[in-house]
Amino acid sequence: MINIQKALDLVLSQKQFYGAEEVPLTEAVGRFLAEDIFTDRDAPPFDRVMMDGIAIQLKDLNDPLRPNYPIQGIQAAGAPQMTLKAPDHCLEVMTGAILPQGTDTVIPYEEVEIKEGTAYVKIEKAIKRFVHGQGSDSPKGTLVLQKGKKIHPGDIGILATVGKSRVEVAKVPTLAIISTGDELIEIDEKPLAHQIRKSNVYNLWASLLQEGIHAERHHIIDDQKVLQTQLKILVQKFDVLLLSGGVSMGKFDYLPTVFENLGVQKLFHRVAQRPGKPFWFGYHEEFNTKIFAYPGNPVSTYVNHLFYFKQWLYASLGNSWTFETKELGEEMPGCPNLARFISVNLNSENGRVLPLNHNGSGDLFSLAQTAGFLLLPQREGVYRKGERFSFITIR
Ligand SMILES: Nc1nc2c(c(=O)[nH]1)N[C@H]1C(S)=C(S)[C@@H](COP(=O)(O)OP(=O)(O)OC[C@H]3O[C@@H](n4cnc5c(N)ncnc54)[C@H](O)[C@@H]3O)O[C@H]1N2
Ligand code: MOO
Ligand SMILES: [Mg+2]
Repeated sequence: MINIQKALDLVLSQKQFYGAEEVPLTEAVGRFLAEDIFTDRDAPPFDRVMMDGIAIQLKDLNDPLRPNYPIQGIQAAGAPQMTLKAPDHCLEVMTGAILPQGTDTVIPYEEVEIKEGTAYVKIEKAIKRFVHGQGSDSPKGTLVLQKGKKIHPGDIGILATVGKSRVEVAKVPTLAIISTGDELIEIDEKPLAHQIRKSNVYNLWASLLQEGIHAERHHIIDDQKVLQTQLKILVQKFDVLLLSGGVSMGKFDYLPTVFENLGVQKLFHRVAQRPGKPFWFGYHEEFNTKIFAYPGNPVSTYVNHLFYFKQWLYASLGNSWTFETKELGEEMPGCPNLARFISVNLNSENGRVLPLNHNGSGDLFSLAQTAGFLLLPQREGVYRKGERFSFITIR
């Protein structure tokens, strides 16, 4: 049995670039950039008025203001730049307008009173210029979004402002999620006493959807022949297969044998970790298919998916999935044989985490109570109170 680091290294050794494609900006959120994005103009592109008010010429901010300024006209946002003709006059200006030629300072409406075409100033000195200088955010040609970045809603605004109506993003692999097990029925069926509704496939499907991947769902019964026939087709058809169940020691846990018969290269089976120990991982060389076969218990499936698959996916798409760390809220005895993913709750007062009481990896409902999993490495000594460990959030 290998340890968790070795298992992760083997999974990451199979990272794969699936090429790039262009998508409309409106479909780019959640995808991974496959190009660097630069500003195509200065940002802001002109000296931008920051307050509604009047624009005047005031060479030195310390100089006293005039008591009043006759109004020459109005500079609206979206109108070409005007020019102040006389230096002791002013132009009314609107937020977002280009600053008129010959002016350098804006006095907000709150500080003036306008009567019969003249602005009477209520203050003696200007507060500040209230001008957002051309190029002061980023000059033209600045790298603003880097290749590999996962596109967030804020990035969509950036892409829009630099004129990217179409964006190069990394192609995602084609993916099938396959549940195995004769006890599993569809969610809209009425379970008999010995049956349960399948949940893992939906859990995984939803997790992939959050990464912009629309996976197909399949189910195969616990029959070696049927498994072999159907998996043979799926191995050829998809880039990645995610399976749950059928990888432990049971009489009907056929997957390891079936994979072997199908010529799938095993990289490991069983990792020194709890939960999720019987995890099986490999690839089919000819069809270039990666196979993640998760142990069937719901928490085991999910933990392995979040830890291994997600890191593999992000690496494949030119990014890297990193974990935040959290402080453990109480001392715990060490575990010399296994690394552990413990379900934890967050103490909102001190930001530390405490183990959640639950009934092990089959306790699906514990996922509703937990904030995430804390990764406690294999170790002889204790895990100290206040010590930091990787934390996998599920919120
Ligand atoms: N003798 C041993 N028995 C078991 C071992 C072991 O080392 N020696 N490992 C245990 C561990 S740990 C786990 S985890 C499970 C893994 O089992 P399998 O991957 O073979 O999965 P199944 O036997 O098919 O099912 C286990 C459990 O999970 C439920 N399940 C499966 N798929 C789904 C699904 N899509 N949705 C919801 N629930 C699912 C299934 O009904 C079973 O209850 O083996 C232990 N045994
Ligand atoms: O490792 Mo199993 O995944 O403990 O339930
Ligand atoms: Mg089993």
